[in-house]
Amino acid sequence: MAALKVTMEVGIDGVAVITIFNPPVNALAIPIIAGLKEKWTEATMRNDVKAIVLTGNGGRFSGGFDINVFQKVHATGDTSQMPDVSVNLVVNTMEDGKKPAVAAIEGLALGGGLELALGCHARIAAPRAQLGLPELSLGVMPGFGGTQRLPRLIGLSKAVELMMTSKPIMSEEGKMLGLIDAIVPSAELLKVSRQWALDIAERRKPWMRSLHKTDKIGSLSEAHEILKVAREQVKQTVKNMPQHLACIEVIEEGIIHGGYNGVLKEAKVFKDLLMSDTSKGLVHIFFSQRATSKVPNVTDIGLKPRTVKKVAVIGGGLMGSGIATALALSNTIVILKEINSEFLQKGMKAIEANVSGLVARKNLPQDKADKALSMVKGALDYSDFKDVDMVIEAVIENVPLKQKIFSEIEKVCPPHCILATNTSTIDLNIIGENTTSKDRIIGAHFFSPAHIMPLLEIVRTEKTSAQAILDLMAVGKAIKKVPVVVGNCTGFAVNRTFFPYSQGAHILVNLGVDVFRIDTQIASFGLPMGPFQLQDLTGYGVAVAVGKEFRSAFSDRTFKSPLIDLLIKSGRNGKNNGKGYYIYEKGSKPRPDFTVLPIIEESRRLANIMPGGKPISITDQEIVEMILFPVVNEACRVLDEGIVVRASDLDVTSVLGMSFPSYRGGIVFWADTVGAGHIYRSLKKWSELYGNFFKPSRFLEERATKGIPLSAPSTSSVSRSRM
Ligand SMILES: C[C@H](O)CC(=O)SCCNC(=O)CCNC(=O)[C@H](O)C(C)(C)COP(=O)(O)OP(=O)(O)OC[C@H]1O[C@@H](n2cnc3c(N)ncnc32)[C@H](O)[C@@H]1OP(=O)(O)O
Repeated sequence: MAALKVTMEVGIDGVAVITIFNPPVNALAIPIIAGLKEKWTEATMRNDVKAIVLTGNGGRFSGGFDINVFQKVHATGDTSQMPDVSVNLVVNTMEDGKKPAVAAIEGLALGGGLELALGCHARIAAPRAQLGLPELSLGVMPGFGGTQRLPRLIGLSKAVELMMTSKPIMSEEGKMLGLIDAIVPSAELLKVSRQWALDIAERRKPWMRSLHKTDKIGSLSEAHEILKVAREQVKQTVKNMPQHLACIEVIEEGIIHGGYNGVLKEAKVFKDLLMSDTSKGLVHIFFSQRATSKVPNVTDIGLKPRTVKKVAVIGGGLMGSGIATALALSNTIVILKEINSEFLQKGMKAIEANVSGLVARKNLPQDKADKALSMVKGALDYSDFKDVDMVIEAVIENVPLKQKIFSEIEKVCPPHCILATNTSTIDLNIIGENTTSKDRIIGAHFFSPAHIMPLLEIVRTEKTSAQAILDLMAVGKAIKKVPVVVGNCTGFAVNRTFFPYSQGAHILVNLGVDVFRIDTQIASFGLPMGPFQLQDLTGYGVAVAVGKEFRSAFSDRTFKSPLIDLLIKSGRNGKNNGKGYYIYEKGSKPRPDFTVLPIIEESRRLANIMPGGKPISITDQEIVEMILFPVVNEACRVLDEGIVVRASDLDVTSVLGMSFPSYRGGIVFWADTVGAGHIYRSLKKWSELYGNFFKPSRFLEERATKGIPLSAPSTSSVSRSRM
């Protein structure tokens, strides 16, 4: 806390340099805002100050308003904790103040940080500084005047794009757009900014107030057209979230009634958005994601991650080639091993296709793509394994095959080498049964497509060493994944929690509910697609293999739907062969294939679970609940068994691994908003009607009866922890 301060130094040149100190990102905490106001007022009044430079300590200008305050507002419901920054500080004190001010930006200026810079009269940046207004990703919108000043500086169209996507740009692009006045090397940043501020004071450079600018906005009719297109895009791409349309409306207010009125409306709408469930969910996910990097007895015992330079990936199929791509993109030397040259060639081609896909979508420059491909070498034996730092096995889910591979690699790899498996379900103790290196065995569970999906589920056994876990966490971060450390069990944290998802959907279908209605309801809840479309996408083979694992591990609560076998028998295999629940045609959205209905009828006949042989009658909300409450129930068991460090880890994994809507805060956070009591009572009722699959877990029952949130830490899970 001692480090949190705002300082002011006045040089003999008459420039006051005001510096924000709040490591690590100079977040604008309440005392920082108060400090800025105080120092600015002092600089304005002092006769020896001609101009002001605003900067951030430690190479970062500012990461924006302190998001911890949002959490306090969410917890208390009291929005008066939000200070009046946009009018009191940015308009009255800074922009309309008597002394010109220049922002000297290094590292990053995001959210409220960039908005302070927009309130200055010029902006000088170091190379490759990140500039952005990511507030929509927290369920709010820019609240220190950004909705008004950014369009006036860079034009409406680009400003809307930056706000709607929450994506930052580099200072070089900012310079081209007119957001940045000059780019200078870091070492010269303060010197140039001081001189620039003096030049404004002495009228050698324009004293520009961005809120008063109009030249970049264009005519009213052009502005209306741009905002109309933006609204249409939002309606098509953004589901169930209010902040995008609200932000466009606030921008429009400023276009029609002037920037100052826009600022006033922004302040009001900002507070409304801050109180929305969307903001609560997204802010929760922001902090939960950061919490995953703190793992007790791993990250807090003074260990340092070792360098992992060379990694061998065994298996060049969909997962192996994706993992190899992710590693190569981050400059790791990769050995891709296959059993014959045909498979190896396929794997290498898949890596090439992954990389060129990124280039085609403009996510990767060609020179980086070439560099990545040069990092990968194919192999048909273990001769290149003698100096690898890590092996990631990614072959099919076959226990004897995996066991054989692990006993082989234990012999050929150096003693420090980490032995990882990408299995999505199989218990690690079974895979490593025939080895003596149990401390080096770890799960590196990637999600498909592995070079794109952000989650890395790291699975530890009781024997895995803290060093191996830390090393894999560091590799995960280096390849831009979010690593979450979990305990060992069938399906681990993510697939285990979500196995009831497709099971619940199959029970509903066999109870007589329409497949397409189920998919529609789940998609309108906020998942990217429903369970049947997802099954089409992953292929029915996966459903069969995974179903077998879960049935043997959790026989008391699994349902074997006859439907998948019937579909396979009738020659369907989902999107793979173009025949599934949906019809897939290039260039158009999947369309329901009604010829699947007789097969579903046959499944219902065989399953014979409809009460009285008649389809059940059910509301749309009950469809969502009968699919998601069993998922919550399994999450409760995962919590009870201590498979995750904290409940919010399941929120992060559900969002990043299963695409559960982030604005609902993740599976456990969402369950707490629904209430453990309602979930428990519903499951109890359905278990009496439809069987054990719905039976509430001990943990859920206890929480519901005692009125304790599911996310509250549990004393019993500490004692049972597998972490
Ligand atoms: C009114 C205004 O318009 C409203 C706003 O300004 S809302 C805030 C807008 N700003 C943002 O959304 C930026 C959020 N932050 C980030 O994206 C990233 O943290 C970053 C790009 C700044 C830095 O990333 P990186 O270097 O990977 O560090 P990261 O681990 O994320 O953050 C470091 C620490 O700073 C904290 N932090 C980052 N930004 C913060 C913020 N704006 N407020 C409070 N804490 C913040 C993180 O919680 C983390 O804390 P921890 O070490 O205790 O877990």
